Amino acid sequence: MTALIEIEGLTKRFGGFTAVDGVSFTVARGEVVGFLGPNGAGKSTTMRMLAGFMLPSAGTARICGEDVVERPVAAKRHLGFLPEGAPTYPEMAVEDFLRFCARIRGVGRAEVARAMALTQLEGVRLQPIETLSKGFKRRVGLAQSLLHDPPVLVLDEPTDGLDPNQKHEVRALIREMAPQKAIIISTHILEEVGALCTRAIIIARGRVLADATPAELVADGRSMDEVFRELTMRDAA
Ligand SMILES: Nc1ncnc2c1ncn2[C@@H]1O[C@H](COP(=O)(O)OP(=O)(O)OP(=O)(O)O)[C@@H](O)[C@H]1O
Repeated sequence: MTALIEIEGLTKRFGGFTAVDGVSFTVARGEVVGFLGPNGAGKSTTMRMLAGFMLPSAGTARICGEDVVERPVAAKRHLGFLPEGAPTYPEMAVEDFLRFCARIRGVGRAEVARAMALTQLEGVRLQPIETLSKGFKRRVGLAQSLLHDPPVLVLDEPTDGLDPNQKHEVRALIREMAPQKAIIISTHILEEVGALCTRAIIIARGRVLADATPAELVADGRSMDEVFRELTMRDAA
């Protein structure tokens, strides 16, 4: 199986503080990797480096074989990234914003319509982003990440702020896309891992503490919640 995401020794230091400390893993097509960890564990920082939004202090990351630092444009062509928070340009209407992103991506109106349909945004397409609820804003970000139908998706808390129905829809969408793509999602919702992910990576203090299938993590009869607490609290002690 060829890995579409390859991370080796990825490290980020902010002054004397090491936020991400030698993280290594690969993700193949068909995998949905849940990236878990307590607040401040280094999930967003890892994802931002992988997406080429932040330079690593050490280590490498490749998307479809393209190094994100040495060949950023080529790497980004294969990547859809949903950052934390709401999309930029809050005063733009949903469809205008997506058309603007589509032009940058070199794709057309058909792709905008497809992304809006996938994320069920047609009903709010003329509404300024700043007037949308948190869940809808999240879906605009998700639509933006899907415009060019990339083989790699890096989604930072894709279901954050969504109501239970919307969470269900977004999980179904991720599941549907999964066979064709390599996907990483960060989440604080541990049930999401069992429901959606083929693998879970647990990190704390910037280090990988576990990398296994959800079934392997709970093989001894403990719940995902117990496994998470045991690993991350032992690390904090
Ligand atoms: N630009 C920055 N400058 C200094 N410190 C930073 C910067 N960005 C992140 N950090 C620190 O790095 C650590 C990891 O942050 P990060 O946002 O990656 O964690 P996270 O696992 O995504 O947390 P959360 O679950 O709260 O989103 C935190 O201690 C954070 O304060």
